[in-house]
Amino acid sequence: MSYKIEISEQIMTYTIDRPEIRNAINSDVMAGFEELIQKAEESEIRYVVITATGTKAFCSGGDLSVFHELKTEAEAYPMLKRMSEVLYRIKTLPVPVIALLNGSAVGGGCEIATACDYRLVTAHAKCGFIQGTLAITSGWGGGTYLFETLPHDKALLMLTEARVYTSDELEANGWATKVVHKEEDIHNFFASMNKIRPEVHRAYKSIAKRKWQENDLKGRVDAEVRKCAELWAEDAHHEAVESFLNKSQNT
Ligand SMILES: CC[C@H](C(=O)O)C(=O)SCCNC(=O)CCNC(=O)[C@H](O)C(C)(C)COP(=O)(O)OP(=O)(O)OC[C@H]1O[C@@H](n2cnc3c(N)ncnc32)[C@H](O)[C@@H]1OP(=O)(O)O
Repeated sequence: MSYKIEISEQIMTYTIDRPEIRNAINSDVMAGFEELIQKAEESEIRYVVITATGTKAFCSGGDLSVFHELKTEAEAYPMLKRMSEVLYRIKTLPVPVIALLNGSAVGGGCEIATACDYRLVTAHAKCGFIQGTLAITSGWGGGTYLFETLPHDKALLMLTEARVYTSDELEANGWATKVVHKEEDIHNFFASMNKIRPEVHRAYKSIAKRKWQENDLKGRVDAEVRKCAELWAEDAHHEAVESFLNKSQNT
């Protein structure tokens, strides 16, 4: 199995479990997210946490060894659409969703983290929307969510620089809710959250959901997915992916 779903102390935790491939997302991990959402929507829980195995990577985005086989816009769109719906449902869960970044997040990994309400980033982690280096945009809704999360200039810079940021930079630009240096920092974050009744947390999430419904968040995500699928079909994208895969094979 490429993932784990566990519940402890009313916290439902989803762990991406593909450390050997830097926790890249494939269809099995997507199915795990769909299972998580179903369970979270049916359970009396306080929070959802999304994390991953190991310390090197939270998530390295789409599994290029699989998705490189998607060549045309029509072939790419269903995969992008499926994961965009996963992230939208994560975004709109009725409870706070915390991304616990155990390591680096790049590409779609940053999209997953940005779909969460909070991002606890370990000090050694480096994160970046590197999709631009593959000649595509974000394609799972993460660019749309970033514009919801950061001031316009900070969001646009993070997307168009297409580089990894250090945890200090992520704290400075506001993407990291908190940089965590030790387990106690994580414990303290939840201890602070636990001071407030779950009903209050849920009520504030419903206020956010109403804003997103009124400003057509879903429609904006769908437009992002369409644009990414269009760029996906270009030679520049396929050449960039092949370059990564060839580099990997030659090392
Ligand atoms: C809409 C979202 C969009 C999509 O495609 O769906 C994206 O997510 S675009 C972005 C896709 N992801 C990437 O381009 C990242 C590629 N990976 C890296 O840049 C690095 O692996 C990094 C920075 C995540 C970690 O670097 P590190 O030096 O720690 O590890 P290695 O590069 O040596 O990787 C170890 C091992 O894992 C394989 N690997 C890593 N990431 C992926 C991936 N995303 N897909 C497939 N395989 C991946 C890498 O090839 C190495 O394999 P090995 O056989 O051991 O050489």
